[in-house]
Order: sequence, then structure tokens, then C-alpha cells
Amino acid sequence: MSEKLVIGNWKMNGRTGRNADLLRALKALPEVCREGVGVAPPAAYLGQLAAALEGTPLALCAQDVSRFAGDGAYTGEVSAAMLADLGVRYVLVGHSERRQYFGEDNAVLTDKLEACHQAGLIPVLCVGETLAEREAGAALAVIRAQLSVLEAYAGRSLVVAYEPVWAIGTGKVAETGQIEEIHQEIKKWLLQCGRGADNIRVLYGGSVKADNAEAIFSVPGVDGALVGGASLDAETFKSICNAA
Ligand SMILES: O=C[C@H](O)COP(=O)(O)O
Repeated sequence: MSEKLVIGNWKMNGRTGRNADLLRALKALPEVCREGVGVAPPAAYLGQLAAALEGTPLALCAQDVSRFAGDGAYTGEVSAAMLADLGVRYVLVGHSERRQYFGEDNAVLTDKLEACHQAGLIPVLCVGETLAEREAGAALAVIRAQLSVLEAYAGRSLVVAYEPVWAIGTGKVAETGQIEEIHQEIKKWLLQCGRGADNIRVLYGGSVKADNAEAIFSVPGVDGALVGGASLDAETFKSICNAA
């Protein structure tokens, strides 16, 4: 598998001044400002980061994309073509917080994946079970159902991120055995649906921190990380990127 990929998801955090300070720090860190690392700001700040990251190897990423392609009367939406116009490379699709708060289901995500494909963007399909689903023994079934959206995805460029919902923002990182089981199952599923040779990286997300990153990256089948809170601090994010 190619080098590990680390993406910092800023979620709904940032202000122009604070962003400039954080970006200045990140660009000065060779462990961060390199191929294989990206940052995803809120859509409001994509223009600021596009300008700041221009000419650097640090990838500009987006946290979401409209399901609607092209231009038109879709108030509030940001299209894949607009993201591509800004130089975005990776786009989070189906993050659990969007599934939870905005009701994103496989029908919506099918459109988002196609929009990414048409615009030449690399989707990062986020999958993961809730605590209730895990405790009910349904984790694998839930993840397979979430992965099934890929059956209609015409693109070959793809990243998958496994984020157990119960580990997001809780400080309760999944055990290495749990991570390995799911990552291996995801790779098995990709192989079974003819995508095994596509060099698809499977990232782990869910309370990745400086003190657990090395152990997580050493788990077989983990090809990187999708980092939330810890990506908002330059030194912490540097430690995570350095462990990759
Ligand atoms: O996109 C990032 C994931 O939701 C993980 O967030 P977290 O690192 O704050 O737990």
C-alpha cells in the first residue's frame, strides 16, 4: 500500500485570523507540509486555505460536497466543480455527523460520489457504526450497507475512512483488534466488488491523538487517519503526521 494518508478535519471550527496562525505553523513543519497530508476547513474558509496552500504539497480537502452537479438554483450548496476550481483534492463524503444531523443516506451519497467523479475529486467515503449497533453485533452489517453505495460509483479514485461513531470526539479510541477486524473486512469487501486492485487506502478516524497514533498506524490494514480535534493544534497534528 502507498504511503499513509493523514487528513485533518477541522469540522465547524475556525476564524480567518486563527486559521492564518495555524496555517503558518503547519506550513513551517516538514512533517505536516508534505505529500500524504491534507486539511479540510469549513467551506467558508476554502478560499483562504486555497490561497495559503497554493504551491505547497499540503492537500486542500473539503468536508462535504453538494449532491447536485453543475450550477443552478441550489441555495447554500457548494458544487464539486467549485471545489475543483479551488484546487480541492479530497472530499469527505458521508461523514457520520452529516448522516446524523442532515440525514444523508445512500441515495444522497450516490449522487455525491458521482459529483466527485465528474469533477475529478477523490472522495473519502466515511463509514462506521454507532455504539448501539456495535453492542447489538451489527457493526459489520451496518458498514457493509454503507459500503454498498460504492456499487454504483463509476470512479476508481477512492479513499474509505472507518470511523466508529462511538469513538468520535469521545477520547475513547477503538481497540487495535477492533480496528484491524473492520479494516480487514472493508478491504475484503472492496476485493469482492472488484476494487481490490485500486490501491484504496482505508483510514481510521475516532479520537486519534499524539499518544495513540503510532499504535493505530501499526495496525494491519490501517493506511492513515482522519483526525478531528487533534488537527486544530499544530504540534499535536505534527506528532500524528510524524507517526504515519
Ligand atoms: O473526521 C474526524 C473524525 O470525526 C474524528 O474526530 P476526532 O478525532 O475529534 O474524534
